[in-house]
Amino acid sequence: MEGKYLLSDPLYNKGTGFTREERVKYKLQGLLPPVIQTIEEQAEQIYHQIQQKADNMEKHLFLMQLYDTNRTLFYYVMSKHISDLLPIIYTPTIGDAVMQYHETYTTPKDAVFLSINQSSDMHQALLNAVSEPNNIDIIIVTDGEGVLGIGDWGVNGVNISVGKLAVYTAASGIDPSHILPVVLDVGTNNDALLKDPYYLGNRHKRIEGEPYDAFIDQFVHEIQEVFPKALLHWEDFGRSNAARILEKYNDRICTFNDDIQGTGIMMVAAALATIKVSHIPLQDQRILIFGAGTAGIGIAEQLVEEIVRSTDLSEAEAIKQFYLVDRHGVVLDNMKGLTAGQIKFAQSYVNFERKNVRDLYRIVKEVKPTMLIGASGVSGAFTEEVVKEMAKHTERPAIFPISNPTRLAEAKANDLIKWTNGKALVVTGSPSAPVEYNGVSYKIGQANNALLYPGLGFGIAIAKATRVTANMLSAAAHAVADVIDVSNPGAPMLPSVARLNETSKLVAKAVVKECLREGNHQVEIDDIDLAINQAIWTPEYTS
Ligand SMILES: NC(=O)C1=CN([C@@H]2O[C@H](COP(=O)(O)OP(=O)(O)OC[C@H]3O[C@@H](n4cnc5c(N)ncnc54)[C@H](O)[C@@H]3O)[C@@H](O)[C@H]2O)C=CC1
Ligand SMILES: CC(=O)C(=O)O
Ligand SMILES: [Mg+2]
Repeated sequence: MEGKYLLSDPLYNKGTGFTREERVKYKLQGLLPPVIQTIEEQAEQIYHQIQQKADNMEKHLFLMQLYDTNRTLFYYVMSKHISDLLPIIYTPTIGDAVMQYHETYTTPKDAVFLSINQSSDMHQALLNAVSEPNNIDIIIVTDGEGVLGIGDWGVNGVNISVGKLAVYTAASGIDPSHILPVVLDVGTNNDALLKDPYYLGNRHKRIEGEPYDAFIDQFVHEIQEVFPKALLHWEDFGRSNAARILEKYNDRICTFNDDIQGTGIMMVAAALATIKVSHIPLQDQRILIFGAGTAGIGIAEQLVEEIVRSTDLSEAEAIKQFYLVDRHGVVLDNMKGLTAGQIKFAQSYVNFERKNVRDLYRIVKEVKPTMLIGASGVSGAFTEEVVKEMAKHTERPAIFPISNPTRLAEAKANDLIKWTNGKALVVTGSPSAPVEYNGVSYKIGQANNALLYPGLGFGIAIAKATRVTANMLSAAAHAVADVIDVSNPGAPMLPSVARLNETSKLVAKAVVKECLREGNHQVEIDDIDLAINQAIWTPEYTS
């Protein structure tokens, strides 16, 4: 590859980083400004330019333009400024990027678009997307129905696949050319998009039922054909499909659902950290989950798994510690239209019969939770009244409003600290600034599956695991929980984003170790650290 073609390949382009010799060798004379820069100089220039942008969306678009033209430099800049730039390429800004995709579209960003209306193209489409199918370690796929908490955005959801992909590499160091982002376009129920002349997806309602399932089945089959050793990562599917799809395929292929399992293990890590402070053992916790959807049920499942592993309680006993709340109040066993996950966690109608179980304040008064987790996408649901009521019954309330993006969170960190006189143990799904209160600086951990899934996926890719097992998930959760130091007042309940690389590496190591212990690997590994270090891709120019 040479000349203009070289400059237009983001994986090989170095822009002004091409040396004089390279410019001659690859016929680049005259195609670049004369200055030759080191990657460090380029990064400084890019960062300077980012700071000139008017708002975060402008910054996002600028960074993604860099992603399109020079991926090495993109990841180099990310690695230098991860805390500053993660909120730009990921939540909260990614929410706006999804919503504005059709208004800002310029390039397809190396993603694969699979349409239910051209399903016969699927095999060829996957082949067209990569030059070396054997190099692909991870496929990250969405159908755009439940993007973050913003709902159905159809083909615009491709931005969440790409955003999650960028976080994979920025966090774990997996080679960006080893991950493939995919969007499945089955239509959208978003009426505004369907009417929008600039919408770029299939202009019809979502195809559901048997044809949808057949399309998913075909997709899984084709992935197995074209990328037999790749991990399949599901992201932001709708509530009626996410758990169902995972259940169907998790015993057959190497796969995980990030919203269910990534979120679940991340919440286990945060819960264990709060217990170091509250000293309420897991088996004595009363856990109220507000929003019993994909993430809410995933969190409940993973916490139950942890309780059963670490205490004498049976699964049935552990389940009794959970109070799931959805649109109609506490999820009860006499309710109609519950999902399979909700049925498993439903409380007895008889116990709640005469109580007002709809209003969160009344529920908190009744249940006296020690942990309150928000995965509803209902902005401000954890009101001052709710939080103060909770704090009456528990000395150090653990409160986790993890809905994304920021504007949809159930509460703001600074309110939670203020309302509880600094007693609440808080993590939030999107970033929160430290809260200064009564002379203490409270650092707020970001409770986002981004802390877990990159290490999980990277570990799976290194071991070439054949399945994602409960032991691997538990090992990942503990790898994070074990390093959280809560000894200082105001310490965060999760590792900071500045330590994302370190945390991802610990997760990857724990996962590889567990794969080897379970015999769930397709490559032999003698030295796990060495295997991880050798697999880490660093954003440096090669000749
Ligand atoms: N921080 C993190 O790592 C993650 C955060 N999330 C966030 O969790 C939220 C939910 O995501 P999913 O579970 O994927 O969506 P989902 O649609 O599967 O679940 C949302 C649930 O909230 C319920 N709900 C809606 N309004 C409610 C109300 N007024 N009261 C009680 N429940 C109500 C819905 O009925 C549904 O069951 C989103 O905001 C998402 O960003 C999801 C995954 C990971
Ligand atoms: C973080 C994430 O996966 C979500 O909000 O859906
Ligand atoms: Mg998600």
